[in-house]
Amino acid sequence: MTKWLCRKFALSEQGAKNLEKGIFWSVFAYLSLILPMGVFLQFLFEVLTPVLSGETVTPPLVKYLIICVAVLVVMVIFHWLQYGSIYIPVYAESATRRVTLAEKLRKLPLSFFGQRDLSDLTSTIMSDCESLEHAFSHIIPQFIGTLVFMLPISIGLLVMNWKLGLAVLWVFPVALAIVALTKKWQTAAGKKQLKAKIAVADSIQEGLETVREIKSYNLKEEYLAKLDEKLDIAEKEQIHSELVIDAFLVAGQMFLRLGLASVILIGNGLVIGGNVDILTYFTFLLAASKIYDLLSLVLTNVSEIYHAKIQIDRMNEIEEQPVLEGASEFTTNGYDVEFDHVSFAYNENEPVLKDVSFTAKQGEVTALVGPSGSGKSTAAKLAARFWDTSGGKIRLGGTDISTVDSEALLKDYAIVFQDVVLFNNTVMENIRIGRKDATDDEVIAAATAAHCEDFINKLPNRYQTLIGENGATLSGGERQRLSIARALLKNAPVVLLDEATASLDAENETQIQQAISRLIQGKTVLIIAHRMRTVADADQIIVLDRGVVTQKGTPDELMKQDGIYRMMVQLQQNSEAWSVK
Ligand SMILES: Nc1ncnc2c1ncn2[C@@H]1O[C@H](COP(=O)(O)OP(=O)(O)OP(=O)(O)O)[C@@H](O)[C@H]1O
Repeated sequence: MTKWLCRKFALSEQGAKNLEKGIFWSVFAYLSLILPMGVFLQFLFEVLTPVLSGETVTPPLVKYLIICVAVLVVMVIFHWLQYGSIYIPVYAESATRRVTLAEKLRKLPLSFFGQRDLSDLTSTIMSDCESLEHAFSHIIPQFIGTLVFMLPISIGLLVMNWKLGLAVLWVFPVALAIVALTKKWQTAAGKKQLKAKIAVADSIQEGLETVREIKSYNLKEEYLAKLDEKLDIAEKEQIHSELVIDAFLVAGQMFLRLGLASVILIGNGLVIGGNVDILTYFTFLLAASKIYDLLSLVLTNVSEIYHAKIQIDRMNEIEEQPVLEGASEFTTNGYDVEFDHVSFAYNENEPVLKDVSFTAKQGEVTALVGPSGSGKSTAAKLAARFWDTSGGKIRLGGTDISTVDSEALLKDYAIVFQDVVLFNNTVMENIRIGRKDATDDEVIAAATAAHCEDFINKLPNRYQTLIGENGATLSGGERQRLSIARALLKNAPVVLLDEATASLDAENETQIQQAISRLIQGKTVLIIAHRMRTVADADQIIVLDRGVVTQKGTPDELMKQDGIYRMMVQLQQNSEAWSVK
């Protein structure tokens, strides 16, 4: 049962056990609802029966007062136990679910993020989890609790009088079938509505991220028109989904009310025929009105469970994604990075790297050079196991990196990519990401070596200044220097540099080059640089063209060959001589 609940509702083991407990106490909480009805009926029988047969009785009020208080206490206890076993654990489970999803996302290969957009994933972690809080606290335990509660009630009614019992109960299976058998339409409408809602969130996020481009290219009207269109679709889908769900739900609930008519019809006949006494008839009328309220709730719950299932499926989809498995402990023989007949494609049948072989040796600088889109960044990212290769192997110190847990592997890598990512935290903490246990002095030493001091000193609180989301308050060059400081602090044996000096002015570039020279001593360095003079001192140059290695050798050797490298060097020399008049 626990395992089934885990699978069915994307719950942790503890969450499933809590749900079982919640269902258990819900059943008792619902069963306790019968007590007032029972006391009332008992009172009627005890007092009315003798009155109807002409006797005079004094109602035992004290006895019933005590019973009523006892019933109230029992009901409060069961509802309190139900509350404690459902609501508090549900919020704890929701927190666990969010952390589990985030953990899972952390372990997924980057290819997954290419297929799902950010707002879709944010919506799964935030709104889907929130909706499930409601489903697990207000819907599922009550649904199962009510069904279990209905069992003794139904048996009791059938035993009391099977004809009247059937008159009360026959409508429920039919009403349930109306709601249950229309699952396909309800789910389809719910999915469409969710998709339209995510498209709106996506569009708003895109608008916020590209606000500069929208303003500078005067795209406001166009952007707003598209957003308007998506909002219209979302509104339409919302109305459609509510109409579909409510149409079936209301049909089921209306059908349920037919039961009351059948009790009256059959009850009247039985009372007139003298087959049932008036009190029994009255009991059934009372039971029917109470039961139909609960059953009506069951029908609503069924629809809500269908809706929750859409969100659960979205979570399960993430949970079931294969992660990049690997050993968290591994040994290497040195830190050479070897590409052995590597091929790779982001999308099937669109190869980006084809049969790439080279070795970036420890203590040497290996430069990846080639035209835009030739696969340089892809090769660098594969070296850090951001993705797994489609063919061939990449080895670090002789160990196949596809057998190593990517987080464990990355401990040996310091990476400076073009797109620097900074966090909305202080300068100090942004650099300390390089090595979490680094002291303040070590952070400052790394920042000094990366030539960050001059701009940090100008910030209002120096190292304690908050730098805004993704370093919004810093220039491109400053952001890049911070990321170099991080890499210096990490002091890892393998260094990946992707256009590390792209946003620096000439003076800064020289200083950074000196810092980088210190950083890379004795390390395996894989550098991607578009500017040929950045790699003129490299030990080895690998030239990539459309995913294929076309040249390999020292800069001097390649300059002697009539190939892409020499052509790129010459083109850049010409462009450096070019100036705007
Ligand atoms: N995440 C991705 N999903 C799908 N295709 C991608 C992805 N990243 C890159 N590509 C494609 O792979 C090819 C190689 O890209 P890559 O960024 O590795 O080239 P590059 O040589 O580093 O280019 P540049 O010098 O312009 O940065 C390009 O055609 C690019 O469009």
